[in-house]
Amino acid sequence: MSQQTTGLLLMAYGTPHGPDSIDSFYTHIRHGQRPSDALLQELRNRYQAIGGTSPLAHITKAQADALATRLNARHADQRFKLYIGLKHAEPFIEDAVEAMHHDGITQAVALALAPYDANASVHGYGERAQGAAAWLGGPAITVVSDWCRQGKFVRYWAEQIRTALAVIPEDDLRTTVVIFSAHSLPAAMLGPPDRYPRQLEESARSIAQAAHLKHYATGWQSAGRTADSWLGPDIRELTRDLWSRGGYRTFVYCATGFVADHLEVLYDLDVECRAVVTALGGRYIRPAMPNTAPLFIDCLADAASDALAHQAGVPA
Ligand SMILES: CC1=C(CCC(=O)O)c2cc3nc(cc4[nH]c(cc5[nH]c(cc1n2)c(C)c5CCC(=O)O)c(CCC(=O)O)c4C)C(CCC(=O)O)=C3C
Ligand SMILES: [Fe+2]
Repeated sequence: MSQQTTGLLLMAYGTPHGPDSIDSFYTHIRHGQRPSDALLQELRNRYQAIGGTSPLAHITKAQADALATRLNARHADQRFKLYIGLKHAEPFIEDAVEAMHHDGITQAVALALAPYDANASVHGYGERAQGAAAWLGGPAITVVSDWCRQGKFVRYWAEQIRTALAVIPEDDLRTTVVIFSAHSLPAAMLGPPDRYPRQLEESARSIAQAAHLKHYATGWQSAGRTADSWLGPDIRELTRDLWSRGGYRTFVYCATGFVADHLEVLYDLDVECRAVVTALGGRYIRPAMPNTAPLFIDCLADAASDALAHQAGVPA
């Protein structure tokens, strides 16, 4: 069988490559406008608190390599060639598309390393890739969407939750609650047809069902330092509420809106949210993020394979 080369474009938010690129990263997030010195310092402090540099760049690369290996093992008739394209850091999404074009790739599959795709954020990654490809005259890009509904994504989190609950004393389970969270967005960024809030709700419900969970809630985290009104409830507020009004004492945080250990998990959850729980006198538990867990990489491979099969007109 002759082998066809397919571009595998993995897209992600991006991260500073080291302490020296924190300023340019934040400036890019702010559409080229340099944030105030106070905001920059505050962000540097947060990266400092998780070790100076985020582990995200390495994890993204490891996830991408693992996925390429998995897809190449699965599809004997195709060779997947990996490209990484980022929203706010180099290599940008457009750089990756240009590299594919330059390498003579004519067809590609693109996947964002984020499970929920708000119109104004993750959905735009695929549009940027397709826009760049249209401008260059190729490759044809199939964008994978809605992979949060994949069975293995639900199974990954259900297994994490079961493992976490297994170490909680029987008597404490009644007062244990699982909190599913994703990145908050400015309310103004969400048009009425945006499926982002519903994706978090639906995915939390599927995971809760698979894990036979009785007590769970959903909330938003990591709202930006801007004057906008952000999607709530914020998980810290939610935690206080679940403590005082719900009587909960053990809090299990599943950041299902992300796929890796990074600032929003290692700082916003493990430092900020843990401080709230500790001040209340409760127990903080945070199951492992997917990173390169084989079940998760398999989930992405399923999603990419389904999208390609669908594209080729073969029933998935
Ligand atoms: C929806 C969404 C995701 C999830 C989807 C996806 O993953 O694609 C995500 C992920 C991430 N966001 C990240 C980092 C940051 N995001 C910021 C700011 C913002 N994010 C936003 C949205 C999102 N962000 C928004 C609407 C802003 C406000 C913009 C403004 O200020 O006008 C800021 C500025 C300071 C602050 O506001 O905290 C930083 C440093 C990192 C890298 C972490 C690391 O390096 O370890 C990751 C994975
Ligand atoms: Fe962000």
